[in-house]
Amino acid sequence: MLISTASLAAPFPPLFPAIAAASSARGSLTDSPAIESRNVSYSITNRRGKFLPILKNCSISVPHGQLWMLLGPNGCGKSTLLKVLAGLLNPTEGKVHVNGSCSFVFQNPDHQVVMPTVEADVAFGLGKYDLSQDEVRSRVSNALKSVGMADYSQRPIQTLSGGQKQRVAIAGALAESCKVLLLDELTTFLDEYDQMGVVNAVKNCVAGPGDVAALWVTHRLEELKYANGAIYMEEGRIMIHGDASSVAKFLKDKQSEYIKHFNF
Ligand SMILES: Nc1ncnc2c1ncn2[C@@H]1O[C@H](COP(=O)(O)OP(=O)(O)OP(=O)(O)O)[C@@H](O)[C@H]1O
Repeated sequence: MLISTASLAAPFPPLFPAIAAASSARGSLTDSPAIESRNVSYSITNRRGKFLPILKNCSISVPHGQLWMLLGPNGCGKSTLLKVLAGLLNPTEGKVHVNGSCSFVFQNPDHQVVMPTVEADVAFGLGKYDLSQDEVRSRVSNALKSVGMADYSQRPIQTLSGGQKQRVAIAGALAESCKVLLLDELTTFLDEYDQMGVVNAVKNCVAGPGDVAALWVTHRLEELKYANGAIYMEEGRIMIHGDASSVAKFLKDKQSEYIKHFNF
């Protein structure tokens, strides 16, 4: 099952003009980015009454039709930022704009596939729309094709691997014509084969006609090579935001414990 949200606010003037220009040059649906946050901060007050800033002045922009990675050490605020973008948490300060319907896919695939078969699970979210049987069948079939699972439609969900369940969850979002995928550490517990299945499924979605944008939280730095762009965070702040090769260079030059730990 997926959490889907609609657009959260009106679009802003371009935050990163070069990225906006590149996006519109490849024929995106609109000139405004798919995902944008402006000076977003998020704080909580813990049970002892202590004020804890978690996100500090975060500004990001992800164009339509692109896959971006969100990187950073444990506890730097990646999942919190994703939840703010999904509308699951309200920012304490700043603004968020998500252009089109948005789906959040969680790390644990067992938390989001709920129906007995693949086909039934992908169709599950369509129940809230007034669609004909043919339209449901066609959407489910196209979504399963996009994630490379067309041959699995009748398979019982419990016979799938973790990566295949992730792909079914992504197909559910696509069937609902989702424009933005927010993906939280999908491949952490997957073996290399399953990891590549999920990477290819997401790449296929962003390259497809729907102009879907994906923002993917990962600790697997080798996944950067599949991304158009990346955002690296530390202690609640955005340290760098740009094309994937510039961010990869920044991380290599930085030689931080984070990079050494992940053997990048
Ligand atoms: N409800 C909460 N109460 C207290 N602290 C919180 C709460 N939510 C998040 N935090 C803290 O905020 C910080 C950021 O958490 P978040 O889960 O966003 O980090 P992350 O970068 O996704 O970490 P990881 O890579 O380990 O998943 C952490 O120190 C976390 O303990």
